[in-house]
Amino acid sequence: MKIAMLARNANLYSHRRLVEAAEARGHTLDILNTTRCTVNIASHRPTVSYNGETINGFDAVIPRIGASITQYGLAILRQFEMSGVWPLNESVAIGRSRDKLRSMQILAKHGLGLPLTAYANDPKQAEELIKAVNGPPVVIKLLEGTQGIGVVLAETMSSAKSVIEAFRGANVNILVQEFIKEAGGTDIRALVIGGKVVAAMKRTGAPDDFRSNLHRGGSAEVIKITPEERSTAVRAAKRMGLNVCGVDMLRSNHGPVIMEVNSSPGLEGIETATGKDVAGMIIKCIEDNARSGKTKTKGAG
Ligand SMILES: Nc1ncnc2c1ncn2[C@@H]1O[C@H](COP(=O)(O)OP(=O)(O)OP(=O)(O)O)[C@@H](O)[C@H]1O
Ligand SMILES: [Mg+2]
Ligand SMILES: [Mg+2]
Repeated sequence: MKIAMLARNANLYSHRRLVEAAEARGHTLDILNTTRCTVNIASHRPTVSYNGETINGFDAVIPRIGASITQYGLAILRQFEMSGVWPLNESVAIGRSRDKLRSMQILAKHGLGLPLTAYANDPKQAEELIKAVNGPPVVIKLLEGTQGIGVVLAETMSSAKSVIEAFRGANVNILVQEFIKEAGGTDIRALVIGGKVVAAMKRTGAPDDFRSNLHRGGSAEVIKITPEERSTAVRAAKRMGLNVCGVDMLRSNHGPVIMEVNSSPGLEGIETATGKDVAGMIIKCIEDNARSGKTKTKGAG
């Protein structure tokens, strides 16, 4: 097969591994710098150009769109879908997953466990928000944050109120969440490919941090997840419409609660912790599913 990957940095571990895995299985994988792709909307046949030349002949596209260029990257991916190229994850599904509030609304609608979460636009309602999630303490997070940046633990009413007011003053959208203390600074990342959990790891934050993100100095190890955690991850992936994703959960007193679903999960942490060939499994998922013209929405929605 001829596979394209929308990515900006060819040297990232995840991207290098996907190229390696594709080639090992007899395919070609071309990395296209997302920001150098352009769409040609005027033509009858929707096309994508790269460095000024129309590209075609790809059987599948792997979107690895950075959070800072979500809108542009999704426009390019939609154009691939419209031209009949099978996307590993669809643009519509990625769009949902990039908005934490929207994701949580979808997951809640289907009865999946979530931390108590509140959202409001008006900082005057700060106290109400904090009480709505049985705090303080509360966790306050940016709606479109990533790598743990913009996730704050506020332990008292006054600190929670000032953090909420500061974020709102800076005109950014935030969620206020129940603090799952019993998780003890540890979260679980379950990697779902094609409706199955293929690998899982436990991430523990640096000793002085409640956030377990590897980018914030956390460490990862392999973990055996419970059947309830497994089915939670699989159902979340299904409801979000993602073929490949990382489902992040906390172990709460009332069972697994989902923090978020990542549509471009990093491979380094999970492959190192579990010793599994996750990149190879992603390429296999493409082999099993990619069919020309079978792009589900074909750009709709
Ligand atoms: N409600 C909560 N209770 C306890 N700990 C939490 C809560 N929410 C987040 N955390 C901790 O903070 C970390 C970062 O939170 P979250 O994953 O929501 O942010 P992010 O910036 O989107 O990170 P990512 O890079 O994984 O996308 C989590 O991995 C978890 O360890
Ligand atoms: Mg995130
Ligand atoms: Mg996270």
